[in-house]
Amino acid sequence: MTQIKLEGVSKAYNGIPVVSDIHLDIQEGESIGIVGANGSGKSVLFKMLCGFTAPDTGKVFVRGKQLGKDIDFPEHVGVFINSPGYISTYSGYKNLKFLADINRRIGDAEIKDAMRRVGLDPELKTRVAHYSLGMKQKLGIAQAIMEGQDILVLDEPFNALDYQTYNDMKDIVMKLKEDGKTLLLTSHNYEDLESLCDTLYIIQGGRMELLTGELKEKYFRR
Ligand SMILES: Nc1ncnc2c1ncn2[C@@H]1O[C@H](COP(=O)(O)OP(=O)(O)OP(=O)(O)O)[C@@H](O)[C@H]1O
Repeated sequence: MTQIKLEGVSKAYNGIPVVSDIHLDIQEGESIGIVGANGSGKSVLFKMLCGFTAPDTGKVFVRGKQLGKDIDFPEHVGVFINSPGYISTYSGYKNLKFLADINRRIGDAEIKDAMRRVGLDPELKTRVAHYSLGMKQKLGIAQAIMEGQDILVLDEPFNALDYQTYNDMKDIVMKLKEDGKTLLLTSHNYEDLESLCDTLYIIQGGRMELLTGELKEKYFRR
């Protein structure tokens, strides 16, 4: 079953095209990786998939529902963005509880389960202000999965982590893949994408194309 479909999606800021005429079809359980230079439009593309920003032209469908027409925000999509903002005086659990109470789909058990799945102790009273970067990243993943979302959009989940936390995060994302989640990932590291993704794409000059063969060699040789 198609989980995400983009039809001729384009977006410009201040008259400058960021992404142009993007077509994409992602099936259930597929994991795709997107690479591209800084500022190439990966995050803008992800924001359009999540309903955070609308394309200028083209259509975005999540499980057959068009964003901005049938629904505003897709229900089944969990989002991880780099350095997510949290209420710094709250514990990790309290932050997730605060967010969960907005949708009212889940209770304490699901929040605690999501935290344990990423290796965080839900009983920990430490305020997020005192969390390490790695703990914040894990909290971000817990947030993305806590409502049972089965499409996960993960924007640079491995960025700037120490070796141990990096390995933990790789294991967490690999487990999500094994659980059959549909994954969309960005990373600047080829090994991460190669091990986790079925298909790789590159965005350059606003266009998205399959990253294979020579293009792959050229991109990662830098
Ligand atoms: N809200 C906005 N207003 C104006 N310009 C924006 C906005 N959001 C993104 N852009 C521009 O769109 C372009 C693409 O940005 P985007 O964040 O998608 O890049 P990226 O590929 O995710 O980069 P990185 O690898 O550095 O995270 C950049 O030139 C950025 O300045």
